[in-house]
Amino acid sequence: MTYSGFPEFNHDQAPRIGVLVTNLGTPQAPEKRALKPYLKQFLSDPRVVEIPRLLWWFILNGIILNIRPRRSAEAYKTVWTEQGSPLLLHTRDQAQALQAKLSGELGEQVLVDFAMRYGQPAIDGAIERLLERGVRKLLVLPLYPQYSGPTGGSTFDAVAADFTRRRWLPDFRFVSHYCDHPGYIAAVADSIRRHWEQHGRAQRLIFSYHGEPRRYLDNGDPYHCQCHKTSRLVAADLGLTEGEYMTSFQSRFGREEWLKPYTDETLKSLPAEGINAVQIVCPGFSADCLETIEEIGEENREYFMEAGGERYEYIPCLNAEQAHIEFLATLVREQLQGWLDTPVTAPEVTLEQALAKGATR
Ligand SMILES: C=CC1=C(C)c2cc3[nH]c(cc4nc(cc5[nH]c(cc1n2)c(C)c5CCC(=O)O)C(CCC(=O)O)=C4C)c(C)c3C=C
Ligand SMILES: [Fe+2]
Ligand SMILES: [Fe+2]
Repeated sequence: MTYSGFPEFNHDQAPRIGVLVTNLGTPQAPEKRALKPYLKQFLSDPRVVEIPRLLWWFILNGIILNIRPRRSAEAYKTVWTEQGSPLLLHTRDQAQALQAKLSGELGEQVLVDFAMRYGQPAIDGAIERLLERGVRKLLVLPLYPQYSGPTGGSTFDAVAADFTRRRWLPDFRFVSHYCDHPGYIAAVADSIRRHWEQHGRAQRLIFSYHGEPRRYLDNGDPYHCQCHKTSRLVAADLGLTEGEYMTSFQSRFGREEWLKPYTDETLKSLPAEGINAVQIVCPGFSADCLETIEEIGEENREYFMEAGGERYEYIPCLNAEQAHIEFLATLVREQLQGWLDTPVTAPEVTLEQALAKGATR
């Protein structure tokens, strides 16, 4: 086994702190041929689909990868922009804005890069770039406000797998969640308030989160509780009472029971209960993507209107808006405590000086 390293390492290089922002990932193009490898990588992850491997291999390769890529490609086509996938573009913009904000506050010592858990740019490449630029302390910040095994757990696995092949590991920190961070709650609540200022209020505010199999919750995954916590705190910030908001779960996949209530079924049933004006917000997504733009913005709107709904408004994700970046910078500064306190300077002794003093390489 040969571990990878940087033999030409320069002792004069200033040690830096790296912040690796990540999100889920996206195909290279909204085409069937790009969806197949993307979905294969994503759905082969045992953190995402917890089914005995051999059985799942047959279902995935025999059925799902023959049907889903075409269907998903059609959905991706409706959200794709000239520059590419919305999730990728927002994540890039978030990382760039975060770098600008942190450089303004802390100078050159903090380097921000971004990566996707599945597809490109990949996590191993981003870690390589950061280490090459002198990062000796690494903070990984997956942009999932709530922790779940399929998202945060899987991101940790990818980082850890990358580390197993490296010679020199950095100090390492990992943000598992920020579902109840006052800065995050305030940023989401403010975005809803701004929407209300422009459009007025509806009868009900719906918090819709990506779902996962109910079994994961039963086996101890905190995701469901963390989603409810975010809803509760945002609702409290907005002064909403219990009947004025609700939490539901979207993006069901497969036949198994997922977290309930399901967003689509909820929207289909609300008009019959006399609720025909709703606003939907998705604080489990830090950036707009297929699941928000197409599924919430389009598909679920149709369900609601066809069921007799009259007013349906989707409140966008925080994306790279200023309040979000300010919150992320606060979160990073908090996470870097102890690391930032130490003045980050170049080592006092250069390799040449050390060798002159009799050290061996
Ligand atoms: C099959 C199981 C899946 C689990 C469990 C799951 C959890 C989960 N996902 C997100 C965030 C996103 N998911 C996105 C797309 C997406 N998710 C699944 C499946 C599961 N997700 C699939 C198959 C897809 C691909 C699209 C499709 O074919 O329907 C995205 C959007 C990506 C984009 O490019 O826009 C996000 C974001 C969370 C937070 C989560 C937590 C439990
Ligand atoms: Fe998903
Ligand atoms: Fe719960």
